[in-house]
Amino acid sequence: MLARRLLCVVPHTRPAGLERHLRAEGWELFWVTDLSAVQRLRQRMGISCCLVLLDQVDLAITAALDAVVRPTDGAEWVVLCPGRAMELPAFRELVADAFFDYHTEPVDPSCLLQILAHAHRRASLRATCREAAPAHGADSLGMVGQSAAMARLRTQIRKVAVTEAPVLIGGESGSGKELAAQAIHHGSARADGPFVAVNCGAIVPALAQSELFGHERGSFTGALTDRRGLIASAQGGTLFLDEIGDLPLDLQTNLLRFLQEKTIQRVGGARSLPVDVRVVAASHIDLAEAVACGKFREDLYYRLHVLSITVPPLRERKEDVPMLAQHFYRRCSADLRTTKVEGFSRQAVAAMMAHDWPGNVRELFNRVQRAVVMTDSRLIAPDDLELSCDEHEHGVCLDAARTLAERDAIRFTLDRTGRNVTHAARELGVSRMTLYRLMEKHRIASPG
Ligand SMILES: Nc1ncnc2c1ncn2[C@@H]1O[C@H](COP(=O)(O)OP(=O)(O)OP(=O)(O)O)[C@@H](O)[C@H]1O
Repeated sequence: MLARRLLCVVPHTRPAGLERHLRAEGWELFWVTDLSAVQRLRQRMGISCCLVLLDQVDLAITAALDAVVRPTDGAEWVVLCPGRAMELPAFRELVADAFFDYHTEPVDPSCLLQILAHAHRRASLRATCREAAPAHGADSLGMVGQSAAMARLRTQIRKVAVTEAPVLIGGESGSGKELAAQAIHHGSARADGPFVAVNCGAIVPALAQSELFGHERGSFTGALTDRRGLIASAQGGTLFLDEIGDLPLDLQTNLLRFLQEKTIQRVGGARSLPVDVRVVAASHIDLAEAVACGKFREDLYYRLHVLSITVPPLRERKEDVPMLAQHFYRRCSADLRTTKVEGFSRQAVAAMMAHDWPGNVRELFNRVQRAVVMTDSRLIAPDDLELSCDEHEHGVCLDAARTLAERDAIRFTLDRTGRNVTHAARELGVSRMTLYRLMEKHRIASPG
C-alpha cells in the first residue's frame, strides 16, 4: 500500500473542519493554491491522491484543471465542487474522463472520506500493477503472448538457439520474425556477441557486395579506406539476414561460399578472411517457390533450411491480442511524458479481437501508438484504433466473445468473494493455479 498522502488544491483558505477529519483518518496533508505547483509537488512527495476543492466552476477553471489532471501518472483525483458544477458540460466531461470521483456540496465528511479511501486503494493497486508489469509483459526473450502458438514458438526458439546451424524463419510481414531472430541470438552461446540485422531488400545492389563483405582501400572509386562489411562486424555473434529472398543472385553465390567455408573475401582483397558468425535468415515469401521459379539458388536454400521455424500470423493467436495491445499501450504511454489514457474500452478490445490483422503485430503496434497519441478520452475506443465498430458488431468472432466472457466471469466472481482467490477458484471450477494464470492473462491484479 502507498502512504496516505493527500494533496489538497484549495482556492484560498483551508477548510479547517475538513482538515481535522482528514488528519483523523491518517492522511498526511499537503496544500497548494496554485495549480501550476501540483505536478512538481505530487511527484516530489510521492502523493497517491489529489483533492481539488472548488467554490465555483467555469470554463477557465475547467481548462486549467484539464491541463494538470493526469490520472496515468500514479495519482487518483477527486473533486469537491458546488452542486451546480455538473451542469457545465465541459466540466462534467472532464470529471467523467479524468477524475476518480466527485463530491458535491454540502460536504458529507464520511462520504468524502470513503471516496478518498477508495481512491487511495485504487492508486495503490495501480502502483502494484505497474511494478509487476515487466513480469506480466514481455518474457525474457522479449516476446509477449501466452497462446499455444506462442508457447510452441518459444520451445522451437529455445531448441534452435543452442545449436550453431543456420536457421530460416518464415512468417508473414510484421509477425515478429526479427524478434524471433533476436530471441535465438539471446538464447545462444553467442548472446554476448553482436546481433547484426541486414535488410537484404534495402541494400543498394551496386553496393551490396561491399556492404556485406567489406572492401579494401582503393578497390573502387570512393573506397578511401578499408571497410569491414556487415558479415565481419557480426564476428562472434549472429548475422540476421531479413528478406533473404531479395538478395541478388550473384550475392547468393558469395553468401553460399561464406556459409560453406566460413571465410569471406573483401571487394578488391586477395585473401580469404576467417569469420565466426552464425546466420539466421528470414523471408515472408515462400523460398521453395522462389527456388522453383529460378529466383533463389537451390543449394543456398538447403544450406539455410537446416533448421526452420515459422512465426504464426496474429489472426491465428487472437487470444494474444489484448496482452500485446496492453504491452504496446504501456510502451507508448511511457514514451509520452503526459497522457490521460488509461487503457482500452471493452468495445475496443472486442473490435481488436474481431479484426483480422493482415499487417500482424506491427499493425497492432501502429494502431495502438496512434490511438494513445490521438485519443481525447480516458479509454481508447474502436475509432481511436481506426477499427470500424461494424467489425465487432457484425463480425464478433467466437474467440472475442469467449475472452470477454471469461474475463467478466473472473472479475465478477473475485468481487463477489471479496477477492479471495481460493473461494473464487472453487466457484469457477478451476484450480488456484489456473485462476492465477487466467488473472495474469486478463491482466486482473492479484489481491494483495
Ligand atoms: N510477440 C511479440 N511481442 C512483442 N512485440 C512483438 C511481438 N512480435 C512482434 N513484435 C513487435 O512487432 C513489430 C514487428 O515485428 P518484427 O519486425 O519482428 O516483424 P517481422 O516479421 O520481422 O517484419 P518484416 O517481415 O516486415 O521484416 C516490432 O516492433 C516487434 O518488436
